[in-house]
Amino acid sequence: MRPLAHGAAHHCFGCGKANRSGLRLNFLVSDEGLIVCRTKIPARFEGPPGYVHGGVIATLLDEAMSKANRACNVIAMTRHLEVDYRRPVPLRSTIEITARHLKAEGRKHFCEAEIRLHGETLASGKALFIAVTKQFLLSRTKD
Ligand SMILES: CCCCCCCCCCCCCC(=O)SCCNC(=O)CCNC(=O)[C@H](O)C(C)(C)COP(=O)(O)OP(=O)(O)OC[C@H]1O[C@@H](n2cnc3c(N)ncnc32)[C@H](O)[C@@H]1OP(=O)(O)O
Repeated sequence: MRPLAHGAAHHCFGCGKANRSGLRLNFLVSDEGLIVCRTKIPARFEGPPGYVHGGVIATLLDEAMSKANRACNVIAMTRHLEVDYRRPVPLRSTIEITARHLKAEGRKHFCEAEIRLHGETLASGKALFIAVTKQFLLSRTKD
């Protein structure tokens, strides 16, 4: 596994190092394109007492899948996201998020992701991403 160089914005809520309120996730990638992130989710992202908020769980899955696209050199935005909340995800425990790119059909990219704790799958997701141009992605940025 090696660190994934993904070029995402520094203020990204999921992975931006400059976003002090965000999740600041770090991702690894295998030679086969499997994305892995091991992280502890801080208490400020609480939903049910002691557990991660469901919207944050969706973010973790979405973020990991978007990195699976980046590992394929694809710049894409989420068009459709499905989440299976199988078990609550505890705060402050080292969870493992994995994701992979499954297939492409033209601009459509299909990915899947899971969140595990001690080998048990707590949540899983699937998403459709649509490839966009760099110009489209950056059209609202200011320098
Ligand atoms: C600068 C370089 C550095 C790189 C940094 C990288 C960072 C990357 C950032 C990562 C951010 C992280 C991730 C985030 O958080 S991204 C943030 C959350 N996502 C968004 O905000 C995206 C909002 N949506 C849009 O802007 C548009 O919809 C986009 C641009 C994505 C596509 O609009 P466009 O008008 O082009 O396309 P379309 O909407 O007609 O749809 C396209 C196709 O999809 C088909 N379809 C739809 N639904 C389904 C379905 N359920 N099952 C199967 N198919 C479905 C549909 O029929 C159509 O098919 P076809 O008719 O064409 O065959």
